Amino acid sequence: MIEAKNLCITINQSDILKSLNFQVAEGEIYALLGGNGAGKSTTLKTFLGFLKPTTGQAMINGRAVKDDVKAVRQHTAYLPESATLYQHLTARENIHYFLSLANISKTDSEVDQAFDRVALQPKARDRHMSTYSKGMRQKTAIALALLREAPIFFLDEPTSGLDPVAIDEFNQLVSELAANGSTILMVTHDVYGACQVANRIGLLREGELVGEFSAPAGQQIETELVHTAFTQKDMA
Ligand SMILES: Nc1ncnc2c1ncn2[C@@H]1O[C@H](COP(=O)(O)OP(=O)(O)OP(=O)(O)O)[C@@H](O)[C@H]1O
Repeated sequence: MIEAKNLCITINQSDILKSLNFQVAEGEIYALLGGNGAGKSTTLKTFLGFLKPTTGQAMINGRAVKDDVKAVRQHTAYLPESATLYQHLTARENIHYFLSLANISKTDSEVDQAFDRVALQPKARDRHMSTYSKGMRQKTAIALALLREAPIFFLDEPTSGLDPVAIDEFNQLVSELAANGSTILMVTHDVYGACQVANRIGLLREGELVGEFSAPAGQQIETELVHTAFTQKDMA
């Protein structure tokens, strides 16, 4: 579903991603874990079609992203660290607006079903987004993705700034999405958050994947691997 194949990104003669290889299967939650500057955002930007690989490929459903960015975007949902929805519109108005941009029409009752799935309180649905917490904004963004029937999710630091209850709710929602067949790539520097929700974790250091392991929910990540991932080469 999602695949990095010898993916290299070089910017101004600096190698940002160095022959990255990983795969995320349908129904899987993969966390790309790394410190500041490891290359997490660069990886996401490449899969979103904002950056072209210098060499190698970022593939979605067997197709190179750079060859058909528009088609790929139709099948993907991107949740940036702060969901970019209109503050002066209600959650429901945002949903209808963004669906109309994609030429999708849904009834209010269908929108409510999506809000039910993400557990957005009924009384909040017709309130301006400016009154929303980050957790509520994320729920709205996921409801939108569900209505767009996007099967692939890219999540950027999804739990940063969320309180523990909102983190639990978010993790549960993401797990449900995966259980229903969605494919999820998240980037984060939150080791324990990644362990709680991901099926597999890739450790990224200075643009290189230095470790990859299965992480059933709640499993503790090996301390040594974390140390490796978060320590710069010249400091190790
Ligand atoms: N346009 C650019 N020009 C030059 N260097 C860049 C550019 N974009 C990213 N980099 C460099 O690439 C490296 C990886 O950056 P990236 O933003 O992907 O890291 P990150 O893992 O997302 O970090 P953070 O957790 O701090 O957001 C950094 O050293 C960064 O300075």
